[in-house]
This record gives sequence, C-alpha cells and structure tokens, in this order.
Amino acid sequence: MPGKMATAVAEAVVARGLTLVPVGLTGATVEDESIDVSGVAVRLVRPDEREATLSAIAADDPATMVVDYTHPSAVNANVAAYAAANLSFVVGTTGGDEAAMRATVADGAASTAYALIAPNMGKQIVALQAALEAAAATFPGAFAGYTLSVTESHQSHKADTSGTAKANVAAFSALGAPLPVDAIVKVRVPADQVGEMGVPEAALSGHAFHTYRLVSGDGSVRFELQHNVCGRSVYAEGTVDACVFLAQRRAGGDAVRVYNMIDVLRAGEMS
Ligand SMILES: NC(=O)C1=CN([C@@H]2O[C@H](COP(=O)(O)OP(=O)(O)OC[C@H]3O[C@@H](n4cnc5c(N)ncnc54)[C@H](OP(=O)(O)O)[C@@H]3O)[C@@H](O)[C@H]2O)C=CC1
Ligand SMILES: O=C(O)C1=N[C@H](C(=O)O)C[C@H](O)C1
Repeated sequence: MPGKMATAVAEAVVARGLTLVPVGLTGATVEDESIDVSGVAVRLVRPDEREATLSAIAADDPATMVVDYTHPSAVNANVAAYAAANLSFVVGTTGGDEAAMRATVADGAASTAYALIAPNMGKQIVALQAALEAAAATFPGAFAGYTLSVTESHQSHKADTSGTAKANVAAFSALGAPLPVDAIVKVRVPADQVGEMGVPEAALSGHAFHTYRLVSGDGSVRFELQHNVCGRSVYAEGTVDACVFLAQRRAGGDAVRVYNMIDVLRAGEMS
C-alpha cells in the first residue's frame, strides 16, 4: 500500500463488513507512516520490517489472509515471507515466478500456509479464461492454421506484459493458434491508448483493454474477442471472494493448498 489495487481491495474488505488488519506492506521509498482506508488508519511497513510484522500478525491470528498487489520485482520475496510466517496469501501481482510461489506451499514444504494465485480476479474475465481453457481441452487444434495477434493496453506504469493475456495465449496455443509471449503488443503510451484502443481519458491511470484476433490462413475468416475494463473494482471484489474462499479451505484443512480463481468460480463462491 498505497498501491492502487491494494487500496481498492482494502476498501472492498471494509465495505463487505470483514475485518481489515490495519497493516500494509509498502515500498522502500514510501515516507508516509500510515494511510486512511475507509476510516481505518493502516500502518505502512517497509520491506526491512516485513518478516517481524508478519510473524506478529500470525501470532495474533494465524487465520489472517494476506493479499499481495505489488510489483514483479517484489512479489516472490514477499510470498517467501508470507509462507515462512505460515500466513495464507492471495496473489494478484503479475510478472513474478509463479512456480516458485507455488513451491513455498507445495507438498513437502515447511509452511502450513494456503495460497491462491491468479493473473485476473474479475469474475467475468475468469469465466472467459475458464471457457477458453475448456475449449482448448475439448477441441484441441480447432484453430490450427489461424494466426493469433494480441494487443493489451494498461496504465503507463505497468511493468510487465499482461498476465491475463499470457494465460489466454496459452489456451489459444492449445487451440492451435500459438503466439510467443514477446509478440503480445503492449500499449503503454496514453495518446495511443486513447487513439488506438479507445480508452476513455478518465481511465488512463487504471484500465485493462485486451483484444485477441484470430485470422484464418486465407484471410477469409476472422474472430475478435475483447475484454475492456476501466478502474479496479471488479478485481477488488474478486480478491475479497478469493480471501473468503481460501480462509474456508484453510479452516476445513483441505488437502489442496494452492488454488486459482477458476477454482473459486467453479465452487460458486464469486459474488
Ligand atoms: N490479478 C488481478 O486481477 C490484477 C492484477 N494486477 C497486478 O497487481 C500489481 C499491482 O498493480 P497496481 O496496484 O495497479 O500497481 P501500483 O503501482 O499502483 O501499486 C504497487 C504498489 O506496490 C508497492 N511495492 C513495491 N515494492 C514493494 C514491496 N517490496 N513490498 C510492498 N509493496 C511494494 C509499490 O510501492 P512504490 O510505488 O513505492 O514502489 C506500490 O505502492 C501489478 O502486477 C498488476 O499487474 C492489477 C490489477 C488486477
Ligand atoms: O495491471 C493491471 O491493471 C492489470 N493486471 C493484470 C494482468 O496483468 O493481466 C490483470 C488486469 O489486466 C489488470
């Protein structure tokens, strides 16, 4: 905190009537000591105080869920610290090493934490992602011979290529239309976002516009799929659903300890 997603999730937690633990991890250069979230004073904790703070939170209530919306360069060290403190965690941050995150709570790992990791928490986008995965499993190669192109536009400070786009490209690849991740076109210049992608000016600081195009070999057939989101609320609501879902799995001692948002959707636990 006070990152945009972390703050939006904290606000959604309060709005749902859940308890917001008034502590937020922050970047090393942030000078404020606390921020106000819907009337709750949230203490900001720098990376050098992270381990001690997480241990104290776990000692106070081991059922606390941690939410990570940080930066690709920060998320893996954060996750290692959550796991070491045995605090269960929901990761929305994209661009990290997901395999390494999963390993912190995999069978045989020392941690007793549960984890949910997903590149997109928006219910309808998760449903689209699940539908593409199901199509790929049911009709592998159905789009063989088609050429895929993908364009994604996000606020100019986004560090990485869209994690959602990467996940959907994997499904399109199984459908027969592969695309290397580095061929995904990233639009980060505000003038292009407005002019080429149709992003409203008011959403330049927070938007996610994705377009997937599939064209047949002879150019006679063309598909286009878009999901265009302005703002953050759809992800914040999904993240709170994820926390509730994960808390229930943890409380029930479920044998599976790593989940994604498709698991939450399948369970019928997205509001
Ligand atoms: N899964 C999903 O549905 C969604 C995922 N995302 C992803 O979430 C991430 C965050 O996005 P967003 O909120 O827009 O980005 P912001 O840049 O607004 O926020 C990121 C925050 O993380 C802070 N930070 C950096 N390093 C650390 C650290 N070591 N410990 C704690 N905090 C740290 C930054 O602080 P500082 O500025 O001081 O560096 C900043 O406050 C991105 O990876 C984005 O792709 C976003 C939306 C939805
Ligand atoms: O940075 C964002 O804003 C978003 N990031 C996620 C991604 O990388 O796919 C999800 C959504 O696109 C918003």
